[in-house]
Amino acid sequence: MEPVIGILALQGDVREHAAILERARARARPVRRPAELAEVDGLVLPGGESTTMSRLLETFELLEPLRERIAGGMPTYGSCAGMILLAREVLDGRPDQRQLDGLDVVVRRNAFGRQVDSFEAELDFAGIEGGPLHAVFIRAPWVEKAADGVEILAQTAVTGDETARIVAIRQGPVLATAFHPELTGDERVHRFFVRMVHRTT
Ligand SMILES: NC(=O)CC[C@H](N)C(=O)O
Repeated sequence: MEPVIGILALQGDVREHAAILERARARARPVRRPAELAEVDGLVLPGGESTTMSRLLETFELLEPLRERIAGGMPTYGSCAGMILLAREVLDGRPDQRQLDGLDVVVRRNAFGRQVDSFEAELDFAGIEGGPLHAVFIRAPWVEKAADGVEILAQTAVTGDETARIVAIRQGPVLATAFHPELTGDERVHRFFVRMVHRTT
């Protein structure tokens, strides 16, 4: 059976995720209401603007139901702004930014922006085969600190700062990438997530 995977559809690149999830053998559903959230086996939090998205989560009365489902073990994948929302703590965030507490990490918002706003890189991604992944970063965060138990799946450095920064992680059923795999037509990250959803259904 193909799992039903929701995409939080308050803002951001929802359609791109839906298309790639369907190719990765899942049934994609937009999620805007608590009743829709209750029906999915897993959820994607797309890229966009994390501060706007956190405000919309409150307006649409999704913040608490979403926190509860994540705490209850629902497989969740956050890309870029989604990674920021899932983190326990955000550096350079806005004061009213709300967190979903799905990942025991500290992320820095717009972190690469001090060097370059957007860039692309080839990444080795632990658990994904078939060669390096072409990754697109747009005003991306990085993971500044990760607790024990958080698996580091990919890292990258940028010109002008040779420090390898953490850009993909997993903690139990929660996956996050600082980049946008939905924009490159490579469905391997979504397949990786669909496999995570299968393991819990
Ligand atoms: N492409 C993205 O999702 C950018 C994230 C954005 N900089 C934020 O703070 O939410």
